[in-house]
Amino acid sequence: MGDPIGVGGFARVWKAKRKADGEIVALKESRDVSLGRERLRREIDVQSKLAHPHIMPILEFDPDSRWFTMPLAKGNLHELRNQLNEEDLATLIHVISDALSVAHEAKYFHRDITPKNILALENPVDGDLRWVIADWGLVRQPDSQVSQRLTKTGAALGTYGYAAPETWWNGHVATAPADVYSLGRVAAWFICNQEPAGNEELLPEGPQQHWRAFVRACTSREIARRPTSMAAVKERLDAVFLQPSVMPTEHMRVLIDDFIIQQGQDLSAIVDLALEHRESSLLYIDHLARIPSAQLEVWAAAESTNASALAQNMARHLVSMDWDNRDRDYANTPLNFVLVILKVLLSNARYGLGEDVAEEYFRAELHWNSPRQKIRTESWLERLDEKAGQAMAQALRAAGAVEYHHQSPSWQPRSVTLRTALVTQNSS
Ligand SMILES: Nc1ncnc2c1ncn2[C@@H]1O[C@H](COP(=O)(O)OP(=O)(O)OP(=O)(O)O)[C@@H](O)[C@H]1O
Repeated sequence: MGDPIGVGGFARVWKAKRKADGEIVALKESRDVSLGRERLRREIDVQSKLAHPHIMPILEFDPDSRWFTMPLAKGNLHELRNQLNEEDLATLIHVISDALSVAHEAKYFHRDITPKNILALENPVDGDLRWVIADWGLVRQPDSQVSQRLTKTGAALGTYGYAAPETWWNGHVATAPADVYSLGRVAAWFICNQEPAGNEELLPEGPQQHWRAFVRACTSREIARRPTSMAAVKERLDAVFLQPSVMPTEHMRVLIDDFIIQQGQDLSAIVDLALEHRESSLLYIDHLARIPSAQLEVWAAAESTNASALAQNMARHLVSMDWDNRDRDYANTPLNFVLVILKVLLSNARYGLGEDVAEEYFRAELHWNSPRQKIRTESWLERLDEKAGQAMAQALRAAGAVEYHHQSPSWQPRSVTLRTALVTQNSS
């Protein structure tokens, strides 16, 4: 029989000739362990159900799950790495994301995406490679179909360096974001030419810098910072190649236009770009400020620290930038961007962050002296409770904006501190 072409922890893979037509295929055979048999059963089951051009198909299988056959691959991504360039990587991520998206919709999560589990099938006519995801033995199945767990609850699954941190303690909780993480680590391994270790950050640098934001987002330790779906991974991938050729402001314009047209939910690419280009007034004032308030509110509630940083920066640009020929009324848009974030921070009791933002906001408001914005601010100040009112009174003082918001005694802010600070005692 010769040597196997591959040996894994649970199975051996052999080259075999199919009796019926002489076709050369790959035969995967479980090693003599019952867990190996169960994993093979799972692979046969899932890979037969998930028929997709980028998921390894099952050709024939043993009803007792001792073996199955599949098309013979030219090799895996690990072996073929040196023949590929970054465009090949992008194509691969694109198609693998499509395949994972179909699996995720059916509630199957692979949980072991690594360079060795992505195989290349070669088209015999033109030699083109078709990438497929193999080794679905660790897949998490829809709850109703789980027959037997392959590891104890509380045990980690996946491969060191590629498995998402949340799967380390209990692999059974891993869902779509774990596959996003592993795919990001595959990209990091490919671009940096280095094996990822544990959950140590591995980010592209120098000439490969344009991959950095993509890898950073996908491999974030915090699940909420990763792209929320495989479709969002593909959007981030498109941005990799947009970046080097366009100015950051132009890039931001495109991202914001797309976000508004598609009524998007995922702001992470936009936020990363804004955090990387804090110095660019145009990027903030002309583009970032256009994020619709409803989506901005949801994001600011989830990411208070970044929201506070963006809002402070927006307010500073409002004070320092040269307005050129812009309509003065347009200043209400970036002012309102800051106010929306400020409101969210206070309503989530983030008083410290809120105070930092408020100081910059009140300075910007004073600078612009816009009657419309003043009304908005005051009707909001009026409703604040005591704790938020105290924080805002501090910020108003620090910004030198107490006088600007002075009101007649008939104005009754709910917070006593604000009332004392803002209501002019001697007016009639
Ligand atoms: N269809 C195929 N054609 C060619 N080589 C293959 C094919 N399927 C698997 N291999 C190779 O065989 C090796 C072992 O296969 P596989 O990883 O599926 O086994 P496993 O025991 O399930 O592995 P693991 O321990 O990683 O879970 C891999 O390195 C892979 O590259």
